[in-house]
Amino acid sequence: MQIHILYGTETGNAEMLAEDISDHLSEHAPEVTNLEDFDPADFDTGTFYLVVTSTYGDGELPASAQPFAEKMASQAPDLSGIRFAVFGMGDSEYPETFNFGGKRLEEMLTGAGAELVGERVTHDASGSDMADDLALPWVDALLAEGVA
Ligand SMILES: Cc1cc2nc3c(=O)[nH]c(=O)nc-3n(C[C@H](O)[C@H](O)[C@H](O)COP(=O)(O)O)c2cc1C
Repeated sequence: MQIHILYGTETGNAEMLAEDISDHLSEHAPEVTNLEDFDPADFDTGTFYLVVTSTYGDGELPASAQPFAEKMASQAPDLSGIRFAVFGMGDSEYPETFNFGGKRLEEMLTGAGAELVGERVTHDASGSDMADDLALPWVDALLAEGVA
């Protein structure tokens, strides 16, 4: 099964992490796409999706994920059969909206019928873990479960 990493970013952290995950999974030759360049019509049931996104504004999606959210709203696709996992990036300095970006994407995709695999991970920019230190074991665990 193909792996496709979709990222949403404002200042590049999620993009860097997506690239690091891609390098880590090089044996699987994953595709990496900025959400602003991804159309919901391109979701494919033969692919497992790793969604990496930050949070901006007042708990909003980052700029590069917003065109995708608009397409999801206008197209209302049926995503049954699509499986995905979410790695959210945020900062506990924003306690009211901590990691809402990942939460919003999770709800958007499950609301369209896609299946979330595992629990959404919430990285905290003010915490002690580097994003890679959480994300690489996360993808290893997903692969060990046989997602792809
Ligand atoms: C102006 C601004 C607003 C932010 N708002 C939130 C927020 O509401 N909730 C949250 O959890 N993190 C928030 N963050 C933290 C970012 O999500 C975090 O720094 C992330 O690593 C940025 O990743 P990116 O460079 O891929 O966009 C905010 C950061 C900035 C600079």
